[in-house]
Amino acid sequence: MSKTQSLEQLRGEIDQIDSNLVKLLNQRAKVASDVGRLKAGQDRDFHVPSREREVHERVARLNQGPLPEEAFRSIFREIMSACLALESPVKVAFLGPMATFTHMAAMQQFGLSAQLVPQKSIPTVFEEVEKGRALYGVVPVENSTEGMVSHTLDMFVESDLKITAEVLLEVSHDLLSRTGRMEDVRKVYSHPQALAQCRHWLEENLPNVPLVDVASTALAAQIVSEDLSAAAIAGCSAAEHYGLKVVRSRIEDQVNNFTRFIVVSRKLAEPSGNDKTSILFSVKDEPGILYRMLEPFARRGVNLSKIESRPVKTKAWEYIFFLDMSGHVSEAPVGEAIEELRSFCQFLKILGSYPKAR
Ligand SMILES: O=C(O)C(=O)C[C@]1(C(=O)O)C=C[C@@H](O)C=C1
Repeated sequence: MSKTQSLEQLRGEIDQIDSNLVKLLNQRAKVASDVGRLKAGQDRDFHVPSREREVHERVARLNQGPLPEEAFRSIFREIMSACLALESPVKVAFLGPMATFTHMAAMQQFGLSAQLVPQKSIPTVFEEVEKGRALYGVVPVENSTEGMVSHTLDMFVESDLKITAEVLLEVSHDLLSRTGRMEDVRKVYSHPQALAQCRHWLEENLPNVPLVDVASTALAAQIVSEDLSAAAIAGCSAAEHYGLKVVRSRIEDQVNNFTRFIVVSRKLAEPSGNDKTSILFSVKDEPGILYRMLEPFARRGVNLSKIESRPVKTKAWEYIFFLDMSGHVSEAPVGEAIEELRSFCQFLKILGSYPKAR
């Protein structure tokens, strides 16, 4: 930049670049529409995650800064989401209502041009995908401070849907209200987990204010949008959605609070080169079985990242296990270890192989 350039001149330069970007983006959109017509004629999937990955990787290689890779990732996620919407919008069911953390995870995964449809419960998210009314479903599966979401794990016992992606989201809570003033807060609404995660902050800053449990952080925001003397604990997107102001931001007691969401669909995802596989199984109740079920993985050097057990609902003291491991089921060590485990299981189901979250 030379010293003589004025603000007007620099803005003029930005305008010129933006004009080119608009032209180029519309050129890209036209080509994507052609791709869409071609695919319709050949009965192919419109949404192709492996191609999107290729585009992101190529862009990252081309990028020489100063913009960071993450900035290009979000920009190209939106570009491809908008291009795909011209071909055929992707319909995604998620655990609602609008502005929940699951909604944020769905937006992060599919971009703002996807058709995101809120559902009342985890089973209805699964049902929408099973019946083909949505291509994907997004549900929470695990929180770094509260543990597993057992409703989601239990769904896989009956459902044949596959996990095709995982999304990690940092969960941060804000205190929101109509007026944005601390002194107006006479009552605080939120989901019990969010209230628990902000307990110390609430004791210190709003000691005698009643706390009210509701079904979701987004519902709390909705209630508060009609009550001047109440506040909600919710994510920042709820403020925007329900027209609320931030009284205080990031009021959670523990920083680094992450929630893991999964994306389910009717198809297995293709290998991406850095995948994870999840399985579900039950074994006979006999001595040494816990050792034997893990041994095929250890022998082949397959890295197990998680093991969870859940009681079998119909039989007291019997358990099913959920296992996460590194690698794709189509890779020999993973596939072979799973088949060896299958030989002494009562049942075993592959829940999916999917790219590890970034
Ligand atoms: O290459 C394709 O198959 C496209 O449909 C184009 C495009 C893109 O915008 O680059 C859009 C959606 C797909 O999920 C992948 C890529």
